[in-house]
Amino acid sequence: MKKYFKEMILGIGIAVAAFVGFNFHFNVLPILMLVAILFTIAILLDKNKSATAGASHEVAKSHRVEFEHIGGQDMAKREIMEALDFLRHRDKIKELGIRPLKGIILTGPPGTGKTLLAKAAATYTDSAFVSASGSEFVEMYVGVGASRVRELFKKARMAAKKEGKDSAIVFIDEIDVIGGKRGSNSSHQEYDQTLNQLLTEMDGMGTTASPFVLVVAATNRLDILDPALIRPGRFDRQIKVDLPDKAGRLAILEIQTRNKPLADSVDLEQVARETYGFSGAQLESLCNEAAILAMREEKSVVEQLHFRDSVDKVLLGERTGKRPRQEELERVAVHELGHAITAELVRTNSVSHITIAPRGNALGFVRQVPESDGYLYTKDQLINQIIVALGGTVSEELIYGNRSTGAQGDIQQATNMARTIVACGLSSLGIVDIDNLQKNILDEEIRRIFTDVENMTRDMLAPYQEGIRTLSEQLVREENMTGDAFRAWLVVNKKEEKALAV
Ligand SMILES: Nc1ncnc2c1ncn2[C@@H]1O[C@H](COP(=O)(O)OP(=O)(O)OP(=O)(O)O)[C@@H](O)[C@H]1O
Ligand SMILES: [Zn+2]
Repeated sequence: MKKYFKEMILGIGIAVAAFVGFNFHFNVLPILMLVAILFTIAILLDKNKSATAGASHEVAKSHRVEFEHIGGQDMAKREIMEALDFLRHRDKIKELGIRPLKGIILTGPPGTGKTLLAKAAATYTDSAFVSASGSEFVEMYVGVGASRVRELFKKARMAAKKEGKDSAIVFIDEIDVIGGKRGSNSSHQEYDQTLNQLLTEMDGMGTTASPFVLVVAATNRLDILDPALIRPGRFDRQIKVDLPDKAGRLAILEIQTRNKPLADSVDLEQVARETYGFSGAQLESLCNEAAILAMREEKSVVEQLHFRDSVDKVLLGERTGKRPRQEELERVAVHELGHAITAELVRTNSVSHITIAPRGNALGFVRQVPESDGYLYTKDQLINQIIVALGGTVSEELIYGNRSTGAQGDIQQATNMARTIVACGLSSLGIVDIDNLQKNILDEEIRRIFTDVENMTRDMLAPYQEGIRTLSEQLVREENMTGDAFRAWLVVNKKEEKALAV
C-alpha cells in the first residue's frame, strides 16, 4: 500500500485539478493533466529502475560461485587456482619482481563450466566480476567495439572501487569473435580495432595498478586466435576445460540435485554412467527435466526413471509433433532393433534404452551405456562400432529386402570410423599418410572395410530375422523398451537358436 502512496496522491491531485478546472471552466485542465501524467510516468520509471538495479544486485550476490560448486574439472580448478595465487599474494610478487599474470584463457566445448570457473575465480581472489561476450563488441560502426572494450574495463575498475576490492576480473566469453587473427578478414577492420583496444588495455595493467584487472576469456576455438593474444604477457595461461569424465559427471549430478528431493532408489552413479559425452550444462538440464517429469506425475520425489526418461530429451530435444505413418514406424522399429541386437552382441549389457518416439531429428534411437570413458580404441572396438552403426540398415534389408534413407547418419558415422582405421594405420594398407593418400586408394580401402563389416553384421543378425519381426510389432505398440526387457527377450531368442542348432 505504501508503495503506491505517491501515485495515489498524484491521482487525487489530478482528480481535484480536473474537478476545479471543469467547474471553473479553466483552460488549464489539459496542461495539468499532461503534467500529472508525465510525473506519474517519471515516478514509475524511477521505481522500475531501482527495482531492476536491486534485482541484479541480488543476482550478483546469490551467484557467488565457489570452486566447490563446480563438479569435476579438478585439473582446470587446480591450474586456475595456482594461476590466481599471484593475486592473493601480490606483495610477494612485487618483491620478487614477477611479471603479473594478465590473462587466463579457458578453452573447451560449450557448457563445461567456463563461466562458472571465471566467477569462482572472482570469489577466490575477492575480486569484483564483470562479464561480456565477444559478440557484444561486434557493431556495424567502426570504433564502437573498441569503445565498448574501454567501457568494460572502466566498469570493472569502478565495480572494484565500489565494492572496496583491490582487484577485478573481466570475463569475456567467445573471445574468438574479436580475437580472431588480425588482418585475416580485410572487410572487418572493426574487429581489428576492438582487438587492438583489448591488447592496449591489457598492456596498460602494471603490477602497481589499483585496482588490478585480470582478464579471463573463454573460447572453443583456440586455433583461430590471433597469436598476439596468446603471447607471454597477455593470455599466457591456457587452461583446458573438457567434457567431464564419469567421476566428474557424478560430482556435477550431486551438485545439481542438492536442492531436489530424490527417491532412495535413485542411483546417480548409474545416471553418470549413462550420460557419456554430456556437458555440465546438459547435466544441469537433465536434473531439471527429471524434476519436471516428477512434478507432472504428481510425485513428491524424483525417481530413477525420471532421470532415464530425461536423458533422451536432453540428448535429442523435445518430442516432435512428427507422426510417422504406420509402415514407417514399423521400419524404424526394425532398424532400431538391428542397432540394439548388434550392440548387445558385441558388448553385453550395453543397451540402455530403445525408443521409436520421434525426438529432434531422430525417428528412433538406441541409447547405449558406454564401456568406460576411454581415449584410445583398438581396431576391434572400431569395427564393433561400425557393426552397430550398420546394424540398422542391414536389419531393414533382412526384413524388407531393401534399405531406406533413415540410415544416413549411421553411414556417415561408419565412414568416419573407417577413415579413422585407415588414418591410424590399422587397415590393410598399413601406416599411411591419409592426407596425401590418393583418393581412389582411400575410397577402395574404405569400401573393402565396409564390405567385410557388412557381411559380419548380416551374419550376426540373420538368426534373429523372425525375432525382429515379432519384437518390432511390440516396439511399435509400446514405443519404448528398457535395456533389461530387451535383454530378457534376447536371452530367450538365443536359447531357441541354440536348441535349434542341437
Ligand atoms: N562443472 C560443473 N559443475 C556444476 N554445474 C555445471 C558445471 N558445468 C556446467 N554446469 C552448469 O551448466 C551451466 C552453464 O555452464 P557455464 O555457463 O559455466 O558453461 P560455459 O562453459 O561457460 O558455456 P559456454 O561456453 O556455452 O558459455 C552452469 O550454470 C551450471 O548450471
Ligand atoms: Zn540408425
